[in-house]
Amino acid sequence: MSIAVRNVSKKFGVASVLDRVSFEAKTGTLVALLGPSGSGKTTLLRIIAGLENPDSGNVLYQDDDVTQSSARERNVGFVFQHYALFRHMTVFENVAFGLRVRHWAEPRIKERVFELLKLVRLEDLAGRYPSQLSGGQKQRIALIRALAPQPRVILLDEPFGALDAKVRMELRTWLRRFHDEFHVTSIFVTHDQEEAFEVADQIVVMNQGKIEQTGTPVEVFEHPANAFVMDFLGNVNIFPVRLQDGRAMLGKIEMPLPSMPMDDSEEARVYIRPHELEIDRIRNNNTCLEVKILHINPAGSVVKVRLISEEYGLTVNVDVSPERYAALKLRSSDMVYISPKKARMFAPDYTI
Ligand SMILES: Nc1ncnc2c1ncn2[C@@H]1O[C@H](COP(=O)(O)OP(=O)(O)OP(=O)(O)O)[C@@H](O)[C@H]1O
Repeated sequence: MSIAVRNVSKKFGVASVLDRVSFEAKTGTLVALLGPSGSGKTTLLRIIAGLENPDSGNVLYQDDDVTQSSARERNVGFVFQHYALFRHMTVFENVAFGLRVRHWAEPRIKERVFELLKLVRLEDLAGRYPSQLSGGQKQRIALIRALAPQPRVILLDEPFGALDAKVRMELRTWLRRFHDEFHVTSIFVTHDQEEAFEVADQIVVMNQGKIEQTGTPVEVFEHPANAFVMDFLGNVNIFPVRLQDGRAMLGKIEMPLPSMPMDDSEEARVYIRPHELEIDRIRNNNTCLEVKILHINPAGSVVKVRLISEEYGLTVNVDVSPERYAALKLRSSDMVYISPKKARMFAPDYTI
């Protein structure tokens, strides 16, 4: 079942929290609402769930306008950051809860609960209480509890926010697996771009109550609509440039821009991601900038090199492959050259 949000606005007092927000989650997709703290993600999720009323606009489940329907009538499953398992109930009873409310017959309840417990490999813990589970186990139970009554939609609010990095990774894999297995349309809130990229089919990037961009992870990462999206989705180097005759110049160095979104003006900024810069020992073309290596972090799948251009007073981050790092024999304090493979500039209504 698809979910559409049309022109939804919401104020708390005089503060506008959502401003004419529209997007669609297609049937069976997993959509991430991604944005910084306070951007309105939770409020939007609560409006989709029926836990909050919008001041204007509509929420549609498939072709039904559910804006006036209660959360219960919408038949959605929820998973929140803080487990929200019933403390006085066993794992079995927690998962069974939504089925009892819907008057499922006892044998069917048992079958369904154990089917789901097996799926998350926690069938041996059916008799335990939440206080006897780890954080990751609690969240797996919260996930299957939400899925148990076969909801049309699953809504998750920072579901893995309180867990450590390794457990978060594991649970992301579970979430994706569940999603693929049950084909439930799912919307989840996160401020973690890595999490969104790893599990979502579509990403809705939010900022100050507005949607900045909607697209697949590749679309928003490779083709950010503006400087905010570019900066929010990963590290970025910002180069102050002068615009002259349709070219962006850092001193005598021309930036490789595919198109110029701005007319000539005195100053502008060019955005380049760390993996879009190359390091060389020798100057090889006119887009090379001489820099000194400040710091090298070789731990991880890419080597992170921090450099400084003393001429322009600019600090620059570059990611290189371990092979390239070894071939160049880079060391702190070495003088090297960097050149951009790709650069972007945005129309000036966004500033970071
Ligand atoms: N019930 C409320 N009453 C008044 N203001 C609220 C209420 N709920 C949220 N807000 C305000 O609305 C804004 C958006 O909050 P919201 O929780 O939707 O953002 P968020 O993007 O989910 O943030 P976070 O990632 O920190 O949870 C914030 O400024 C918040 O203080």
